[in-house]
Amino acid sequence: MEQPSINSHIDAFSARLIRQKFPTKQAVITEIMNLKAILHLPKATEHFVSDLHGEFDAFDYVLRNGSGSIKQKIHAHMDGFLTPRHIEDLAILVYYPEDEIDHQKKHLHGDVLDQWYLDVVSRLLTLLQAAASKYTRSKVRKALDPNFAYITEEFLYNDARDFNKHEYSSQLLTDMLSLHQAEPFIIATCYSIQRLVVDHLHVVGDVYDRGDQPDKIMERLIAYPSVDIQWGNHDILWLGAMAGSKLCMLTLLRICARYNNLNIVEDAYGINLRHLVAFAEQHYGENPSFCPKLVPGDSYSFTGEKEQLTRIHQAIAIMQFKLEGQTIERRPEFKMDARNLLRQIDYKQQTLTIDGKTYPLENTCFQMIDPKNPNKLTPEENEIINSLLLSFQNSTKLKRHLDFMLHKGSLYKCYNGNLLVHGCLPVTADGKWQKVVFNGHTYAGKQLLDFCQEQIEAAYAHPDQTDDFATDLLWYLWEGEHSPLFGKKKMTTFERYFIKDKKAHHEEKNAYFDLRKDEKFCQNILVEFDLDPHSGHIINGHTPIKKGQSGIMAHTKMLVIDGGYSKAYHHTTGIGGCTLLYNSYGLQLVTHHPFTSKQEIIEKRHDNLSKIKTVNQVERRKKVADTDTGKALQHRIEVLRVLLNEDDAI
Ligand SMILES: O=P(O)(O)OC[C@H]1O[C@](O)(COP(=O)(O)O)[C@@H](O)[C@@H]1O
Ligand SMILES: [Mn+2]
Repeated sequence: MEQPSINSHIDAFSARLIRQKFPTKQAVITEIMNLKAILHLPKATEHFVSDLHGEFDAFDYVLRNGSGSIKQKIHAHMDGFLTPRHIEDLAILVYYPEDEIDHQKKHLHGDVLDQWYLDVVSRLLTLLQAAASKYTRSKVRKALDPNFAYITEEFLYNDARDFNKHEYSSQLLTDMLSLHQAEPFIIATCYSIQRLVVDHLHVVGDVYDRGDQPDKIMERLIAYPSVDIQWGNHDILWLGAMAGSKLCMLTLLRICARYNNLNIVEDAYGINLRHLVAFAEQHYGENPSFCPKLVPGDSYSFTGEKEQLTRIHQAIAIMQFKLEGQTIERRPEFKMDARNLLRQIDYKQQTLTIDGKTYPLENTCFQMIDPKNPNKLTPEENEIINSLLLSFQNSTKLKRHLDFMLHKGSLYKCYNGNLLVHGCLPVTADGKWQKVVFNGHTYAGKQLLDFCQEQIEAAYAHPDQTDDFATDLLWYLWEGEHSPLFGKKKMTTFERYFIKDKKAHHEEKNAYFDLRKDEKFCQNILVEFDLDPHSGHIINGHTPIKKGQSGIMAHTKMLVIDGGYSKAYHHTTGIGGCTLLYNSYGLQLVTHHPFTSKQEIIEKRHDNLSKIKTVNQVERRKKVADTDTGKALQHRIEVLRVLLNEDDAI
């Protein structure tokens, strides 16, 4: 039978590259054997987190404990050999090795300390072996600290009880102590365990806003070996600012002022706010509606900061509302005329008419608004906004963070049969895809998301264009009625500042959020994204899960994992959020207790972990062959086979 040419599978360039990598027939055969064997390894663990909202310490803790995966591994391999107290101790050591060593050194000395080092080295090696057993040696090596890779491999792949190796292994351990290598070895091994227990991280949106350390989260993500991000509405604000949207920039600044977080902008990203501060001091005064929201544990850093923030908060909010009006007028296709609020105010009566209903306004601060032309910025406001945008776009650190966010991120992701999306798929009340018309074209369902994705990339590629359609669309994604990231009819920011009547604050959710409890509805979505409706799941963030509620919906088709990390929302959720694990046995939803502090965990000797609930258990343990990586490997094997056959034909 005639063999297909290699060119029917791959282009000539790729064929040349493969030939260079595997120049001999034996090399090709070895690679085929290697890849085929990998297909039979168990599926690696995926970890899903969402709505981190700047809470670095809580997020860092969830990464370190792998949402309970480390503890599960310890139980699986050491139950019966360690007492519950020693299991707890070992877990805390793996999470926070440096701090736990310091803690132990306060109590243990001399020979007792040396014995502790030896005990934990042996336990950690058992754990490392268990974590590494799912992977090839070459992958394990990449997860080891290069300083200790050789010696770790000696321990991992030799049996110390082997008569011939016994003295060899004990000499290694003796030297580890005498050469003061026990501590760095323990620390390195703990991080290798963390890295091997979870293979890939999905961040289902909203890294930014409300909490005060999003920059540290971004650094952590950049350093993480394997990660993807599905943008949340808050991330879009930051991407939007870098892409040139003044309105996105003002909105995120307003949120920073509201949560006493302007230090992120000033200190973490080096953006100068002096002109804005001076302007706010000059034109705005005290106003109870604009006092910053402090979360428990937060405090002001100088006397008068509260008053200063209250003024800045108003100055930004008013500029934001003016630019919203301008954008709405520039973009009739957004169909947001009803949100052009500054034009709907009766400035004499101090009332606002929305959807035919008139409300009295309180705590107003409209002194910089010209009632005849309310959306017009004053020259000074204009100047402030332009120079702020320049500083945003010129912040090297912010650019590095947002470039990473853009390149590792997307509006949605199909991964191993599941659909990951932060917010929703906008639908009509009867569950049909919501049709949205932009530039004369109608988009709905997956096409709407694909269109928005293209526009985000286009806007980011042209940061100098500040009021083109693509850049304006980034703001629409923040609060437009048919934005897949927002999923509500309107955002009532203005009403919450100035109208007392709570009914005016209501934000009606898209029908999606009720319909997603229905299995058939979820299956339709999976089909829309070319995923298997029977085995696939949809994973959402965005809507906090309250205590007593379940994030598992539609007979497990829908999994909602809003991290709920945000301290500002703990009083409503009562929990520290949910995360998800997907290992070779199936999916597990993890509910976390609110994170307190590293110190408390170490002092109280309790990791304060979280309830793990099995979502589904697969009938047959999943292998690499069942994953997207497996499919890619299978394709590589086919290509190599063709190469081999061509060689035979020569
Ligand atoms: O509680 P805050 O900070 O005022 O924010 C409320 C606003 O945030 C939103 O909930 C959007 O943010 P989330 O994506 O975090 O839910 C809006 O719907 C709402 O208007
Ligand atoms: Mn969100």
